[in-house]
Amino acid sequence: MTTQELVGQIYKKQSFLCIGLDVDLHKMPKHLLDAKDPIFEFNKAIIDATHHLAVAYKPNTAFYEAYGIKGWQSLQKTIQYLNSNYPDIFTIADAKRGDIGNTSTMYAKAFFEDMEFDSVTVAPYMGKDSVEPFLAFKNKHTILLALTSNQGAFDFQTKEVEGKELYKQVLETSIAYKNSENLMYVVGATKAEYLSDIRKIVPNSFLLVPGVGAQGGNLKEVCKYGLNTQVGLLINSSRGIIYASNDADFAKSAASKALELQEEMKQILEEIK
Ligand SMILES: O=C(O)c1cc(=O)[nH]c(=O)n1[C@@H]1O[C@H](COP(=O)(O)O)[C@@H](O)[C@H]1O
Repeated sequence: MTTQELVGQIYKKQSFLCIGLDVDLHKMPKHLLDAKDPIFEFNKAIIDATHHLAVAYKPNTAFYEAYGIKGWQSLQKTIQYLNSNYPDIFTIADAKRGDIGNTSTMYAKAFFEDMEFDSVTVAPYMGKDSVEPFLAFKNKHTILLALTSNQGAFDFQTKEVEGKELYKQVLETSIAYKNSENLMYVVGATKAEYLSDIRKIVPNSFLLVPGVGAQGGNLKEVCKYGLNTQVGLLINSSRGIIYASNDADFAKSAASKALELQEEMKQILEEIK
């Protein structure tokens, strides 16, 4: 999917919500555990109930890898289901990859070609030759970790290197990479106060913002500093939506939570019109 198509979907649905499919067998409704593929059945129900309220879905691969080959099969079925039934949805493989060049190319093939995701999250630590292989794929997006939502972000990302915080170095350096138009960045919702500085460096880039909901990030705060002329934000919530309840009506409860966020987003989009 191109960035323009994503922006079109955001205006059409009046939503820049991304729903995180971080599926945990211990948290899903018990009746689904009897299904042949409980993870896929859970995802399918959530997607069917929420697709009109969200523009993106983000399965975090850890939640699938943890179940071995069966988990990978559930992930594959989920992306195939999304691509066949809801082709206008932007898909994110949250895998946080990145390695020497030839290895990164294989990671990129896995998520862009084999699984046909629109994007993948990538760690910038190994630098240019570890990121550029992902950027070489046309109409695919590489979402680079810039300033993450967790406490550990202060260990390295906000530390100054040659007089400038590391996350700013990541932004400034990566915009000079080949095919950098295919870059987006992760900025945690819990770090909203950094967004005006971030927007000075990457005014036009899309930002994936996780941390709203279970981690306590605030949507309005993020929008105040993070919106750009093309909206430029994908706000992710995982646990706050998909585990809204664990009874038979779990998908309906998830849709109510998603609707709350979408209504807030709609209002914000109207305000900036
Ligand atoms: O790359 C991510 O998506 C990510 C980056 C970050 O800084 N913080 C963060 O929470 N995430 C992911 O976003 C999701 C957040 O989930 P909830 O806290 O349940 O909404 C998880 O899949 C995290 O791995």
